[in-house]
Amino acid sequence: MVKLPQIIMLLGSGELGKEFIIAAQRLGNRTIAVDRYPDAPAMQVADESEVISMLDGDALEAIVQKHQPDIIVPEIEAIRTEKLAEFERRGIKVIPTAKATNYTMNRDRIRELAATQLGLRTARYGYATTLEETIAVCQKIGFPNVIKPVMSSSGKGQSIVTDPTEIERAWDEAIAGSRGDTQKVIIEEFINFEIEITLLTIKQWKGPTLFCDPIGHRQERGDYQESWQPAALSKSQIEQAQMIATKLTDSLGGAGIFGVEFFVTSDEVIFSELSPRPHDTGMVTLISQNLNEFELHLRAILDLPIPAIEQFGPSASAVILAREHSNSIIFDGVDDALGDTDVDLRLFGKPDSRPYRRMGVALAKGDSIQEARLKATKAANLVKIVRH
Ligand SMILES: Nc1ncnc2c1ncn2[C@@H]1O[C@H](COP(=O)(O)OP(=O)(O)OP(=O)(O)O)[C@@H](O)[C@H]1O
Ligand SMILES: NCC(=O)N[C@@H]1O[C@H](COP(=O)([O-])[O-])[C@@H](O)[C@H]1O
Ligand SMILES: [Mg+2]
Repeated sequence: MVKLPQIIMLLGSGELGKEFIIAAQRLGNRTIAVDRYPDAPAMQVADESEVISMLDGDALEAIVQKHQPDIIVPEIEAIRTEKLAEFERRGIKVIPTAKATNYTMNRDRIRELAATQLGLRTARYGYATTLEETIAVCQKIGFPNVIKPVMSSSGKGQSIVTDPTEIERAWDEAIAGSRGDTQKVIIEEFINFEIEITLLTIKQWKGPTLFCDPIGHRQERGDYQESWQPAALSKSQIEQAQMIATKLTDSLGGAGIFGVEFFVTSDEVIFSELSPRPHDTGMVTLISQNLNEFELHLRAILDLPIPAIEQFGPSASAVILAREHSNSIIFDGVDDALGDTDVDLRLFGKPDSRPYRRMGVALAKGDSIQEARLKATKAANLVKIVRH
């Protein structure tokens, strides 16, 4: 028997956390939203909030002592994951598992699990901790390649390197964009994919692993710009992706939704990386499914049934990005954007902006993927972030 309410502590309180808290609140749970800055999106809808550095083990200990959560739900990667392992040993549920948060915080750990332990196809890769090593690995991998810090997300510190003259700049950017003090980069073969997708994979405590229809997406600067569902994949490509996602999520264990990212070429489905939590490109499910990725995450975590995942047809999302630094955010054009049928918006309520910070997302349904993408992009472009 599942007993509600549960006390749920969310570590990371951005746009993804906000929708998760809304789902948790709707089923009557008690929620605590945590992030490094006050008034973060999820804090605006949670019962309580805490502002701490989630990389600080003592600060995590203090808020866990104070709130005594039943469940800890990580929403970002940058968390002191050793501390999560300790909480797990003490009987608090860490979603999906402390191991999964540790593996995915470090690109090298999840890559070793996928490529070495499970033998899955990934881009060819190597690691380096100095500029000299980076040059040597680039020679081995060839050009173009992609250089990324092992610890970063949303494309931070990532560059495509087309020839040897660009290596030094890419190394400098990777080190500058690296989270924490690790000076380690991964150099990956550039995959010239036809499409890249996220396969939302729902791992349940008891029931079978479930999948959403694949989500196609387009990225710029390593960050998502638009996504759509269903992505046009063959039956065999979907089966390959599902098989790979099952192997990975079985190995990480626990319960919850995972965003498993793939590059799809004409003859291969290549694993890229995964998030053990809702995925930014999965925001399209806010309009495209009967249960969105946040509700699915919650149901899986709470061991509630997921009788059916219904997909409503061609749907898309497009991001609304800030252009400049500001701490007084005013959106203009919302009325124009919402004038179309089957168009919706989420404006996240982030208290300040910086160039390229994601401030909102437009959602749309259409008769075709092309129409849904056009509608979402049009709505996103109609929303302007203006000066006070
Ligand atoms: N080896 C590669 N070949 C081709 N494109 C790549 C490669 N690696 C990364 N990219 C491009 O850069 C994007 C971001 O890369 P990746 O997902 O590894 O970064 P990230 O920082 O973890 O992003 P996020 O946290 O938003 O998922 C990919 O979605 C893809 O478009
Ligand atoms: N690709 C990961 C991702 O999309 N994460 C989402 O962005 C927020 C951080 O946004 P911010 O940098 O604008 O604070 C995170 O809290 C999460 O919701
Ligand atoms: Mg990614």
